[in-house]
Amino acid sequence: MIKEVHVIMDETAIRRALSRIAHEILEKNKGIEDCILIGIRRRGVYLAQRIAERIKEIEGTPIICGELDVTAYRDDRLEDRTLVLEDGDLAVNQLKNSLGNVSIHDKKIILFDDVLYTGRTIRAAMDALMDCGRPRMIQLAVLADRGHRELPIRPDYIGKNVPTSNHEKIHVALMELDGKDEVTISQSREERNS
Ligand SMILES: O=P(O)(O)OC[C@H]1O[C@H](OP(=O)(O)OP(=O)(O)O)[C@H](O)[C@@H]1O
Ligand SMILES: O=c1cc[nH]c(=O)[nH]1
Repeated sequence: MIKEVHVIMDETAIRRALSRIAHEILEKNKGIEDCILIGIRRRGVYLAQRIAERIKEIEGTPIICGELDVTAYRDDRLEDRTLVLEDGDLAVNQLKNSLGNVSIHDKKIILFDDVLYTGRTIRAAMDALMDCGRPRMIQLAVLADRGHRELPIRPDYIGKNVPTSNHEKIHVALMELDGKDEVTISQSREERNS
């Protein structure tokens, strides 16, 4: 299948969007008191770390930044409850370790992911967080929101709204993993011609 790929955000656009989101987070939360950033593996982790660096540059104060693997909490794994419970414990422990054992209890959590689509990944992330403690609030930041939600989930911070069809796919490349910063949209030629 031949794919056509279009760049919708380049390195500069990504940098500017993340910088704007850092300012929006500070504005909405009136600073960073009681705020914790949590990136969803894998690319959400690097986005959260970049925002943490930007916030430190702006405010001069470090912000705690952790990481979460939601695989165990995905709703397509719910058939095997034992696996979910065992792997869920592991994910919760990994999250706690990444936070240096700082509790999320009564904190304002800002979740990061690269793409928001159906919302199922974020639902899984919220379940994992709730197994870890009782945050005061959960906010959501995404680099690209492509619509097509299947759950009532809405981001608080958006790098770019990207209207898409179900046949398209958004791909986020980040320097830390992919050697470049770029957001692309692809669509199969077959679908485009149909
Ligand atoms: O809103 P949703 O429908 O849950 O889609 C969004 C998720 O899809 C992608 O992850 P994916 O599971 O495709 O794995 P990847 O991170 O390896 O791309 C992306 O990184 C988001 O986490
Ligand atoms: O287009 C999409 C949909 C889900 N996850 C992605 O990374 N891209």
